[in-house]
Amino acid sequence: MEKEKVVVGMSGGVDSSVAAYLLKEKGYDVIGVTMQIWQDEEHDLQEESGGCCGLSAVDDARRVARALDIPYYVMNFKHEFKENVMDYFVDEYIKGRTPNPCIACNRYVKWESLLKRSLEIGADYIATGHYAQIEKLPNGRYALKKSATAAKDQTYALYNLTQDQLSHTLMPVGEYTKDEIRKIAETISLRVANKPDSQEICFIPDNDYAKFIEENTDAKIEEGNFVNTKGEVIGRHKGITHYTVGQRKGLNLSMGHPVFVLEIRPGTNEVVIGDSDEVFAKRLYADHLNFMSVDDIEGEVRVVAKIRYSHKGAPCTIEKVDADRLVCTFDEPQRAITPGQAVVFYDGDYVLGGGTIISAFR
Ligand SMILES: Nc1ncnc2c1ncn2[C@@H]1O[C@H](COP(=O)(O)OP(=O)(O)OP(=O)(O)O)[C@@H](O)[C@H]1O
Repeated sequence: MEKEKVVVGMSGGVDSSVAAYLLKEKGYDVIGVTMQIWQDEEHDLQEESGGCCGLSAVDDARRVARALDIPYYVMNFKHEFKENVMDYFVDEYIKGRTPNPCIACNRYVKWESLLKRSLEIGADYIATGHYAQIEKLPNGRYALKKSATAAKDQTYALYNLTQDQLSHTLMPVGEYTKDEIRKIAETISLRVANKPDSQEICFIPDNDYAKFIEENTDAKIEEGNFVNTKGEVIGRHKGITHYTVGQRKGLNLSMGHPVFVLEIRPGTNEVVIGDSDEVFAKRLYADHLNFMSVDDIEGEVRVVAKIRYSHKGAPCTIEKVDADRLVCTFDEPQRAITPGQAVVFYDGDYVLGGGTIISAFR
């Protein structure tokens, strides 16, 4: 019988290297691919930041592929990445929202583009080193299940994958803890065993978002007013792209007590400031919905929602308000619900679905 063929996305890191090894052990015909997704020609910042597709990534991934004796290719996805991730990132900030570029990269680059090309070259699946598990449920749907280890679970960043994408995906690392993965890497003498995890946003040097946005837009980013919830002007801001909901640092306002960004209003170029208790909200609206463990919801449904990658999740009730919009009401107010970020709903360990936060209300 012919072996099933799988393309493993190799970033040169521990997780995807071990993923390739585990799949080979399981008897798959494994092909390693590194996607080149962005490159600063002058500085090779990917190299400096340890980003996921710099020269070191390619060198490391190629070395691992050689050690595992699997074919290895580098594929260029710079165009797809610029259009779907970098441009989206800049546009969202200009609109006063805080995007999550990793989610867009997963859905549109790592999956849509890589999967398409992999199927074209005869693969049955693509695989990554993400800490998440995929299960086919009794209702016939594919759903992501949290990884075996609470310490590292990446389901939040993957909630937007489609049924078709999930049905062609393997995530062999999800059933192990990070320590177990490092141990496997050591036993098979992978030189990447002690490489740190990738951090922050890979295409932004020194985490200077505002500078990156300014350099990548024709829109004029202008100073404007900080206002309080009564609409009174309390200071000047540097341009809305410098701020995100819940931010305290860098406001340069001396109010005698800590103050936070409550809201960003691109229409009037205002940033609304308030006290710590005002940054909590109980309800949010979300659109661009993607359901996973169910094909849709009817009436009120009890779930646990995560409003950002680092949020531990909070119990709430969700209900559709129209075809592509729902309202989510938390049992307890949540801090800094931020438009543009994803909200992901969990039914136990399974991702029920998620969407993009449009607005929050106290
Ligand atoms: N440039 C790339 N080319 C191919 N696949 C990639 C690339 N970047 C990331 N991936 C895939 O996406 C997965 C998750 O990426 P992330 O940046 O979160 O990596 P990580 O947790 O540091 O994992 P790793 O140890 O494999 O680098 C990786 O395990 C890998 O399979």
